[in-house]
Amino acid sequence: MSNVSLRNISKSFGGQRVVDGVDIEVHQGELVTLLGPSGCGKTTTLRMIAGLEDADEGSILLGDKVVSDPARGLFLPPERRALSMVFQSYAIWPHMTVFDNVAYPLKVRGRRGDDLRSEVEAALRLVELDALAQRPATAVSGGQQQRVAIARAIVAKPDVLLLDEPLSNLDARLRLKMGEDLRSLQRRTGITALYVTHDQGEALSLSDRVVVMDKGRVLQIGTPEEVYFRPDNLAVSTFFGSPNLFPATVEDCRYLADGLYQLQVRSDLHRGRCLSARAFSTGSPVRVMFRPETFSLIARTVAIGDGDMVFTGQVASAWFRGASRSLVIENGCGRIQAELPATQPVRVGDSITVMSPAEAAWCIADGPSVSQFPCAENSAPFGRQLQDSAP
Ligand SMILES: Nc1ncnc2c1ncn2[C@@H]1O[C@H](COP(=O)(O)OP(=O)(O)OP(=O)(O)O)[C@@H](O)[C@H]1O
Repeated sequence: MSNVSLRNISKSFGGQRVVDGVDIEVHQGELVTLLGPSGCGKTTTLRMIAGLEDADEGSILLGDKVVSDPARGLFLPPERRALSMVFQSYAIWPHMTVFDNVAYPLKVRGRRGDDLRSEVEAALRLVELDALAQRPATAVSGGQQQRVAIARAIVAKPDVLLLDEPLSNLDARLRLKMGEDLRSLQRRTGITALYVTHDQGEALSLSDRVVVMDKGRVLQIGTPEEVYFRPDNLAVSTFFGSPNLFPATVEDCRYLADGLYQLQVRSDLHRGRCLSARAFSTGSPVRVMFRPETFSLIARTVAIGDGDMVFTGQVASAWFRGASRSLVIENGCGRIQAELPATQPVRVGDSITVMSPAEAAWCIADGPSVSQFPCAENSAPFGRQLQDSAP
């Protein structure tokens, strides 16, 4: 059973639709992230689930209980929904100790004495703050304040935890550590969580599933691997990093298995196989996506698999990134972006050959949202160049 169900939810502010027909099902024990650019409606969606904002249309269910359905005049206030929320600002009460902050939600429910104490201590142990229980809440670090906010959110054992950019006030290093801690706490407690962020890395590393949103709509819902390597459309593909998106034409399409199709495509850069989540008719214009990190440096004499993407050219730019080196490689007809291990000593001006396997190629319907590939008008078949020039 889903723990949170959003069915066709919409919301407008001053005539502007900021959430537009959103459908999301979050299952028991899942951590689902709402990811999208600033202003795309993530926080408004979370606030409607919390009951801090009323939806204009659609229904919201927590478990099998309808908590919002404007068509039926139904709206349950936040205190009658079994959930709690962690805000970006933490909203810690500065005049209270760490213990009293965490105890507060239980006190308003009438809990007192040993019962209250043992519940609060258990929550503080979970976030490893038991040693700081009697400190004033303002006398702990930013990361510890964030943990106070999480302990306070989980102490009353809500069915659902809502987190709105809970790590964004922390520095990069602490953010990584707190994200991992938060995820392991969520797994241990089995609590269902909805997490809002505009940070792609955070969404990909922490979530069971990611909801990619833009302009109030859901673009795709999938596992981190699906939204990254198998985007439904160009908008999702370009939301994560800078993929290579080669214009191509479909030559053949057949159903493979598990909702996947195998296509034979021809682009100016190569002729090869790629996978897709949908069928295309012969002659359809498509985009073939290769993520930069799927390329590896190869010797010119290496044997090439049928349909692999091979590119020989000169390194036009090389950016050292610590773990990797971001390259732009050009030849007379076009350019690709490749991300190689930094241990490979590639320099600007080097002539190199890189290869990405056919299995890494993903086919997306063509669309107007990305600029045209610079080599689109050139028909030189230099995907075969490697074999032609190999000794
Ligand atoms: N109470 C409000 N009154 C009017 N407009 C609002 C209100 N709350 C949000 N908006 C507008 O609704 C749109 C969506 O806002 P929302 O906060 O949901 O976006 P978001 O994706 O969470 O953005 P961010 O990542 O910047 O927090 C924005 O254009 C915002 O200005």
